[in-house]
Amino acid sequence: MVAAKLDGKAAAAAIKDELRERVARLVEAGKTPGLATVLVGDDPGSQWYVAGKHRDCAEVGIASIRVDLPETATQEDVEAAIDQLNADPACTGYIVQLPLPKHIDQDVIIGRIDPAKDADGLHPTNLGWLVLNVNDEITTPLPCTPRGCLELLERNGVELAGKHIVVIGRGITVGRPMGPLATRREHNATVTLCHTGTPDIGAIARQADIIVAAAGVQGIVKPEWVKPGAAVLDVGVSRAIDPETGKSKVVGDVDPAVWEIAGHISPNPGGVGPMTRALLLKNVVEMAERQA
Ligand SMILES: Nc1nc2c(c(=O)[nH]1)N[C@@H](CN(C=O)c1ccc(C(=O)N[C@@H](CCC(=O)O)C(=O)O)cc1)CN2
Repeated sequence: MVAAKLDGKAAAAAIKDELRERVARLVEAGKTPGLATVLVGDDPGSQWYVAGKHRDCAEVGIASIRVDLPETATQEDVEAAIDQLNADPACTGYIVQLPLPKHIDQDVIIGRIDPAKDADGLHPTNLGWLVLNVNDEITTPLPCTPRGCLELLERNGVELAGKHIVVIGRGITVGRPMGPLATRREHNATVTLCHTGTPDIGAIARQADIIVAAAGVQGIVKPEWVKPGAAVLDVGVSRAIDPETGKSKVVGDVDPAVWEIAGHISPNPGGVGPMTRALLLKNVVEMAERQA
């Protein structure tokens, strides 16, 4: 058996098509959504991701604002940029690209974002509503990557209700928020979160109907960790030298041999990454609709 591909590019393109119409309605009503990005430093990966977010905005008609600060920016400089965006009516939502340089206190910065403009859904108030608001319709932005993972599965007919999801990795953008999101009644999954302190992750992963691999360790998910027919989302990103070209390339957490065992796999690149970007746009549109 070879796993069916969970094509993130195709699903993201469908989401963007849906959003284009909603953005047009907002623009017509004089409520043009505007996404700002705050990038501190010159990490090439972060620069690439931020550039992608601005391209995505242009594709669906969302205005975008770029705030780039040098690696030497101080905590006060970053806080001043945040205060400016909180006060700017042209900015209906924004993100601070992570990771921030080590000398910047990330928690303080995320906590300073106006929760109504928190396009990543990572502000403590929004994460708090996600935990508290188990039954009701969500009216706050949701973390983009976990939301993208669930939407990728649902759009490909992979049922979540009653399923056991094993998440590998406890980072704030993926692993931590996946539990509160996937266990909401609308999804009704059961979530186990594994991390570097978990003994024998393979024994736990083998029980999963769905594995979300977000460790950032190349090939950590081996075929013997996967129950035949399980769905596997390859979220973690590392870079490795391609032996054929000698160039650096993106590699995921899932060993290629897992394709012979799993029922569905999201490739990496081309799986969850494009969904993260599409769900960011969805958050921006939903926030602008609420603000309107
Ligand atoms: N403020 C945030 N910072 C970071 C987040 C986030 O959600 N919010 N997530 C990651 C980076 N990220 C978005 O910011 C991101 C990562 C990867 C992709 C993507 O589409 N990747 C491509 C492959 C890219 C390549 O070839 O280099 C893919 O998977 O096909 C989009 C967004 C950390 N920081």
